[in-house]
Amino acid sequence: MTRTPVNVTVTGAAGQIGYALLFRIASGHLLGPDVPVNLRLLEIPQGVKAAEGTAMELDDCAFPLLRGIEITDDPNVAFAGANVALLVGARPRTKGMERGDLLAANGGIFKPQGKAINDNAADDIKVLVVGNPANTNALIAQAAAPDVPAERFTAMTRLDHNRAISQLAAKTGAAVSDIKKLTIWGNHSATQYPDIFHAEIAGKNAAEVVNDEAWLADTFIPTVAKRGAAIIEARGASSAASAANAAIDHVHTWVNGTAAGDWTSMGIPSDGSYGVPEGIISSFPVTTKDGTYEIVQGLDINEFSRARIDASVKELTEERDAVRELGLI
Ligand SMILES: NC(=O)C1=CN([C@@H]2O[C@H](COP(=O)(O)OP(=O)(O)OC[C@H]3O[C@@H](n4cnc5c(N)ncnc54)[C@H](O)[C@@H]3O)[C@@H](O)[C@H]2O)C=CC1
Ligand SMILES: O=C([O-])CC(=O)C(=O)O
Repeated sequence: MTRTPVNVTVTGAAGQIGYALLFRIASGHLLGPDVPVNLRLLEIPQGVKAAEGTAMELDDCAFPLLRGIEITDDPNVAFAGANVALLVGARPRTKGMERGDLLAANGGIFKPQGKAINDNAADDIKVLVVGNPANTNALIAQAAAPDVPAERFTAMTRLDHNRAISQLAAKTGAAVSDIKKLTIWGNHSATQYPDIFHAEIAGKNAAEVVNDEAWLADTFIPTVAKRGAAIIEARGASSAASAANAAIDHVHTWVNGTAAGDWTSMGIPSDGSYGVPEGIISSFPVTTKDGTYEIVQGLDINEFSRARIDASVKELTEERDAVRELGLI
């Protein structure tokens, strides 16, 4: 095992998702079973002690791939030489908080972190934003990092993608592994659009297998889109292990590639494909190879899908306009 360790920075390391995520990164699930890692954990000063506790537990696992752990409250230290950055820490919406307040509070986190990535990260940095509102937080960080290629900033819709596959498998009795080419379009929010019109179940068109537009419109789409709220209602806390799992999946797929005959969903800066305004960070169907991704082109978008993609994209453009007005991008 002579490979140079990959530097992985995790923000919000002492939070719920951080606790579910760090052990899987250290055991090789993020990058592969033969890739050593250095962990850099960024927390706010009040979170540093808890992050130190998690680091003690990481030590106690004696993971062969874990070469070092550094804990800091300084973004410039946390992102120094970072190859992969998972931006999990964010300001949650609290009672009475307006959307503008939420965007402003998160701008105060993601703008300086974007600048610290710009100034300190490795040339091959790949960024995944998990902290909500993930798409627009990714846009804020990307705008603050003009020296980093814009496409390296991505937002997580893989949890939505995985949720949609699971719901479709339950409806049709298919195995999860038989479901391919599902797409999440738009924002990681209640407006997201999980699209099965191009999906396949054991090689057959998923929409034809389901053959039930009422189920699609009234059950499947709202169940996937509101799953985060349903988990909060049931668990009394937001999705953590499943969110961490999706973050692992997102980066693993980005680095290691999609399988032939399949694609995944990632929030990425739009290049204008499918009528999504250039620059906003929206979820698309993508294939990945050798650490890069490409939007799947040439899909026929029916009326049912078009209206739903447009609605989610409209929300994203409104978020972009709001953060522009706040001077965050
Ligand atoms: N994109 C997605 O699919 C999902 C996103 N999320 C989002 O992920 C985020 C984190 O969730 P949890 O871990 O459950 O929250 P949490 O509240 O348990 O942990 C957040 C951690 O971030 C830290 N933090 C806050 N500001 C920071 C900063 N400026 N720098 C470094 N650390 C900072 C806090 O001290 C805390 O330890 C939330 O915004 C949540 O809404 C959650 C589930 C799914
Ligand atoms: O709203 C939240 O914090 C949780 C979330 O994003 C999800 O579970 O999809």
